[in-house]
Amino acid sequence: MKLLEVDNLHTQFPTDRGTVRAVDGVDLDIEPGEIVGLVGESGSGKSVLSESIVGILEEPGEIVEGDVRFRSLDTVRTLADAFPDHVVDLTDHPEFDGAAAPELDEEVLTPEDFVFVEEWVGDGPDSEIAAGYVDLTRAPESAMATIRGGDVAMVFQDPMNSMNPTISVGEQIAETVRLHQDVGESVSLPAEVKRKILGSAKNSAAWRRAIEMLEAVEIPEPEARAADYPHEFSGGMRQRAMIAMALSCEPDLLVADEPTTALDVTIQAQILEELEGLKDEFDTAILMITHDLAVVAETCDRVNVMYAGEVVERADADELFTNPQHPYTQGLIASTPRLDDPDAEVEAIPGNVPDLVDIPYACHFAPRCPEAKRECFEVDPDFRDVGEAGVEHQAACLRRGPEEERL
Ligand SMILES: Nc1ncnc2c1ncn2[C@@H]1O[C@H](COP(=O)(O)OP(=O)(O)OP(=O)(O)O)[C@@H](O)[C@H]1O
Ligand code: NI
Repeated sequence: MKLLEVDNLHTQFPTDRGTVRAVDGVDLDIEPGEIVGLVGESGSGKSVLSESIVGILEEPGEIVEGDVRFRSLDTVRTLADAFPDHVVDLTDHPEFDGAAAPELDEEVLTPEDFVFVEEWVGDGPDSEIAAGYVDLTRAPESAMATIRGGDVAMVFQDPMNSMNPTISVGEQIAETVRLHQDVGESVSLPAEVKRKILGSAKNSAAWRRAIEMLEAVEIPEPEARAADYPHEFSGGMRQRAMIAMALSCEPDLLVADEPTTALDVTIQAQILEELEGLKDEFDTAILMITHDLAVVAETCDRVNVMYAGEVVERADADELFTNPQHPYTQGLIASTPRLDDPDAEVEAIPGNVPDLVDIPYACHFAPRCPEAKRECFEVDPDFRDVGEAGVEHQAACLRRGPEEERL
């Protein structure tokens, strides 16, 4: 069962210049506990895709089509309790085919519905949801706020922007824990009351959890450092603290957008290693967004290559690097300096990522592609199997795939 299914997602920004199609029909899956890479040049739409998933799109960005199904049972149960009027019981609708909920009858599905139940356990008043999903594209901000920092957490390039400079690092982590988890203290009280009572009580369970988490990301002397403010941490330590905060609620999914880009190579490697360790410990799936192929090669189980608003290739990481198929992926790999062979020739992909307003040709990469033919500008490339038999590997290129289909 997938943890996250991004299905035909379209995100656009209406601007004076026209509509920016930053995410233009993306499909992407993540299984529980796996690290999935999203890689591509600057401006290809990686951040907009991740912001669409977690519901933090900047104005005037808008998801105009598609679904994002999040199958965290915990989230489904919590939100079904909190928003009983927005639940659709799909088990009442045998016509439901397991994927396309919006194709349901409008009498069944209102625009406000966003929790979908697919299976129950038990009968009558004792029944409980056994399977289902929350559609993150349909969930209101009040629900997204519950999900973010709880079952879905985020880490960004610059933690300074997402940490409060006036609150100690430990207190910020404790705060996250209190907001999203019952830590056994006055559990029945509303969050703001709880916070007042607990304040920065240094012996509270949330505070102890914060210290544990700082220890988990290998901050030395975590007990002392927890009282420090973000500016008292080095860049690498801040990023670790950010990861500690993100993982403090043991999320099912961590969205990490260029989590190590601002750091020097040694620290970068340490933090990536730590993320992998924490992933195993908490069984958290990670969407790893980066323009750095070395990061992907180092950490990811599977990879999606994104170009100009579209995913153009996906495969297991090993397969992608040993047998890249899409001319864009091949160009990307050829343009990356090799750590194991620094003298090897590096060749930049000619040209630039196009402006994502009204791209007038079918394959977005065609104008930069050494193999493009006239048809590439005219015919939308479909996803084709491009690996050996039995290997999961697809690319969207007319000039690839089974011989009889290849241009
Ligand atoms: N607020 C906005 N208004 C208009 N266009 C935007 C806005 N935010 C992003 N875009 C456009 O969306 C496209 C994708 O940007 P995005 O930041 O997702 O790229 P990226 O792949 O994350 O690049 P980088 O590697 O530099 O982070 C770009 O063309 C960008 O100009
Ligand atoms: Ni980005």
